[in-house]
Amino acid sequence: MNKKLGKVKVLVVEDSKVAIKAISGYLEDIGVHPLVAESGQAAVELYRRERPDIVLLDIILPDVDGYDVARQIRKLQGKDDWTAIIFLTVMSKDEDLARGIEVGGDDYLMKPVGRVVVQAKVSAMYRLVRMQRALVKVTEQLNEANQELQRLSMTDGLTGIANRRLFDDLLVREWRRCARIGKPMSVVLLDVDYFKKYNDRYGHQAGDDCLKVVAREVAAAAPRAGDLAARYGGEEFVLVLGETDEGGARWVAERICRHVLGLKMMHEDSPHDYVTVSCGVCSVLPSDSLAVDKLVKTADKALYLAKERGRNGVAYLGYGQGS
Ligand SMILES: Nc1nc2c(ncn2[C@@H]2O[C@H](COP(=O)(O)OP(=O)(O)OP(=O)(O)O)[C@@H](O)[C@H]2O)c(=O)[nH]1
Repeated sequence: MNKKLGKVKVLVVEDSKVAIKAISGYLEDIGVHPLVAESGQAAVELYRRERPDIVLLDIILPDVDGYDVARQIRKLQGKDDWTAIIFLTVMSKDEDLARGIEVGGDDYLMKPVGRVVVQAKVSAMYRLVRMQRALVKVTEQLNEANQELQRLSMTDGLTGIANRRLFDDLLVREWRRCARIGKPMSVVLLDVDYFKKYNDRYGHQAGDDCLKVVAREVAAAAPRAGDLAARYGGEEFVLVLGETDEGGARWVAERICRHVLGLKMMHEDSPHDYVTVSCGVCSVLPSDSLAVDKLVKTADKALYLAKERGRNGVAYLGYGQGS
């Protein structure tokens, strides 16, 4: 007796007591104790309760026909409990067999069925069931791994917020969305002040920790659906603010400056005594005749201006200004 087959759940759907007895006997010889249903309705009920691995399904039943039962089973079946359906049939026309496969059958056996054929078919089908289920599991694991990879490919490794790639992606999408709905959008570029000196005095590890703290503040400033906070590179961060005009963007940027200063992270080589950030802001009403790149370039110029004005502050330039 095949040990593995002892665990197989087989449902025999058949209204002839003689056939049930014969098929059950063949199955028991290989260690399988079948479930038995004598009508289509009973078969569907048993399927729902027991989730068998294999169904041996007579086509002609006293209530509904086997095709209908197969259809109902396929509807009930979840993605990870695939069941093999083998039709038992006296019909031998090609169209009947094709119809069985079409409604969800996997194979058929001609009645009257013999011992060797039933046993061999059940063994082979169980192998298929196991392979199919293993495939579903592997596919799920692959999907999860892919999602994780996708997430990692869009996340900055140090700070855990969005990276430049995701920013590039979402910036364009937000530009198009705001253009469509006729609303302004803004970009805020932020840079940690005197960060080279911070690294030099406190070490690179402390510099990394400082960037993580600043990243949290930047992320907290972008809670709305059309907002994105990302690490732009090095000690620079960027905010995309959808449906936000100059006033709103300035407000967000000034609040970040206040919050970062309020954290009171010592920076003895800064005239402000603590870690601070500078922000460049640009807002625009997006349209086909304007370019999204120019919005970011202008915010960068505004950032330069904020640095020139003494840092720890916000500078604004209108789209295309400062060139
Ligand atoms: N610790 C750490 N330092 C970084 C990282 N990325 C960039 N830096 C450092 O950030 C510093 C940026 O220096 P600068 O571009 O001269 O700017 P700054 O010293 O902040 O001066 P201002 O921007 O003009 O206020 C460099 O020393 C980089 O090495 C990082 O991931 N971790």
